[in-house]
Amino acid sequence: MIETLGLSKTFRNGAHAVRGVDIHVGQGEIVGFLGPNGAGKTTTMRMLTTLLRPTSGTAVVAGRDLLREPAEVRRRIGYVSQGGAVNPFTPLGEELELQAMLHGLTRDRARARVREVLAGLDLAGTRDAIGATLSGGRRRRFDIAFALLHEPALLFLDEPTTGLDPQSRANLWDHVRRLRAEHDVTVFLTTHYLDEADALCDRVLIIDHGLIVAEGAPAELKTGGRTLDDVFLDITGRSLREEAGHGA
Ligand SMILES: Nc1ncnc2c1ncn2[C@@H]1O[C@H](COP(=O)(O)OP(=O)(O)OP(=O)(O)O)[C@@H](O)[C@H]1O
Repeated sequence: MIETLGLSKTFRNGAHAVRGVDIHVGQGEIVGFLGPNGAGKTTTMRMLTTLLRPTSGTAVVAGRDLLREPAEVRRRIGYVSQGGAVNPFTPLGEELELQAMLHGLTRDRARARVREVLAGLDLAGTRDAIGATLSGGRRRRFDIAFALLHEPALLFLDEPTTGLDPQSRANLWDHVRRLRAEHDVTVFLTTHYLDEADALCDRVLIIDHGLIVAEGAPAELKTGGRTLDDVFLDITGRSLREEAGHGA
């Protein structure tokens, strides 16, 4: 689902945000992308979602060449940014239908697709809700609903549970697992929470200073009775949680 070779990004100010990363994500995997602030996670994700042009390297995303066929890549992926897609004051069902029509669906088909997506995320009956009145967890699920309208094979989630309470986080993990189990959606997510990576991800990639410094299943990385926190500290010399500044 994702194959990159030497993907890198140097910004105009000379910042080497990503220094040549090789990423392999297989179909149906849930892969966590971890790293301290400024490590290069968002830059990598923006490149993989066609929002930022790499300086060098190659990538095939959802079966299409990232540089030569970006529109085809976009058709096959969903992206939930940190800020989310939910407008606080517009009825969300209406907004979702409009978005579905932008993806080329007729009004009837759009309505049916929105019903289907909302039901799949346990949001049935909330068509008239507005963002401002939603709890953090529901709001996040609406963000995901926007990204699923066009039935993407690959979903990118940028810090999906930041700011959620423990119960809402666990609920969101269940939904991500369900997407994979029921729709074979591949998921690539960034997180600052090592417990999230541990509980949800088949594999994690750890990036530091623009380079992948470790990867593997959480259980493979946690050798010798170490937690993922210990592993992270050993590799980078820093604590992910302290860097993130929002606890875990
Ligand atoms: N538009 C830009 N112009 C110049 N430098 C940038 C730009 N965007 C990011 N950078 C730099 O690139 C590096 C990687 O940033 P990036 O946002 O990808 O990190 P991150 O791992 O997502 O961090 P965070 O966890 O804080 O979101 C940082 O040093 C950052 O300052």
